[in-house]
Amino acid sequence: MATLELIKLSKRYGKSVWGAKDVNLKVEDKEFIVFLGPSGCGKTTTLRMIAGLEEVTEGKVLIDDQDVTDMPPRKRNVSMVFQSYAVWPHMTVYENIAFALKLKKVEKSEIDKIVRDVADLTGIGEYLERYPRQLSGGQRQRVALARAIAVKPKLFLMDEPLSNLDAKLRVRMRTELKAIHHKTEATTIFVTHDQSEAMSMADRIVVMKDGKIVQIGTPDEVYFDSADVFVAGFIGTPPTNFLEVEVKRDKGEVFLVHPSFSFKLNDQLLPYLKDYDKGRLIMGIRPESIQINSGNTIFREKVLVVEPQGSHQVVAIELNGKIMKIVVPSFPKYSPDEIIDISFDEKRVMFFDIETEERLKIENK
Ligand SMILES: Nc1ncnc2c1ncn2[C@@H]1O[C@H](COP(=O)(O)OP(=O)(O)OP(=O)(O)O)[C@@H](O)[C@H]1O
Repeated sequence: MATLELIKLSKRYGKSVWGAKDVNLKVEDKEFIVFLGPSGCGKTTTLRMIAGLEEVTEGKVLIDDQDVTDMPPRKRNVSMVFQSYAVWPHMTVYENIAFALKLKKVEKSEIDKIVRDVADLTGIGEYLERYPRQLSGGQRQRVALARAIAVKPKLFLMDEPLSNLDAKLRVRMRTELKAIHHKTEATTIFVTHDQSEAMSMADRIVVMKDGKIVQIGTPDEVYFDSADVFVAGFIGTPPTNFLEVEVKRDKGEVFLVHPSFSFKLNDQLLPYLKDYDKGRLIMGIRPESIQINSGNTIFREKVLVVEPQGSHQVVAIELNGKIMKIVVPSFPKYSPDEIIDISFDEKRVMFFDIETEERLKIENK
């Protein structure tokens, strides 16, 4: 069990490409942390610096308060699981799991116990005598996982470990991985570009963009309290709807004016704009925070298309040339060309600075 601390951790490739820049993070013992972001944002680079597989340009890595920045990987007591399972093809499942323990000169009977315990934990107990080629992708990934667990590392580092699995298995493995984490309680850093994977697994999500951390928070915090337009747009499917609006003030009242509607801010929302002195802002509204025919009309619009999803339906409208998506329960059904009344759940409307795209906050909230 371990804590991890990254202090201004940076990696420069060549003269000017920063793979990661000033990454600051404190991970508590037993936490399941997910690094999330689009391709090239620096997730793998950061993970590899933690593992010791990538030289650090600036900054520090601390495991259990010990500075390991210049320590070779094998001395750090971390285990890494990769997207490509990286199990040894010429060894049976048993031998794969036992290998690192043999190197550590663990006693044979103890090795046997550990191998069987972790194989059971990861659901591959019945395949111990098989070779990797005789296993499915999901089973092979479990072998890689079992091998990583067997050495009881201080830290688990996982780089997109589910990406090579088919969609259904990936979703099942998420649950299994969480269950395994619950039992082993090993501090884990898990890298993914899949926001729903991050949301469903993480204690806290570290959202990255262009080598930097944009937000650190629980799944609820990054979803409901997104730090900026990037996070609000990256997390959630369908994504947040963004509308550029004009800010009009009149005798203490504030209106957000869009070509299709004018939205008067209530007392709850007014404080967000107290110190905002620009003429325009970006409104963000999540698809499920928009209501249809609630009796509180902000504007009326024609339904463009409806996408039934079984558990809910996605209703799309066109607003000033942009598609706005609305998620509502499956019933009542809506159909194309139907005129609907639209309103917003005002508690859930987000405002972003038109220039910095950062979320407007209420001071001392
Ligand atoms: N060996 C390298 N030499 C030069 N630039 C590199 C090298 N490795 C990574 N980079 C650059 O560093 C940045 C971060 O890369 P990194 O692999 O950490 O991103 P990532 O978020 O893990 O992306 P992905 O999800 O595609 O794996 C990218 O701009 C990438 O092109």
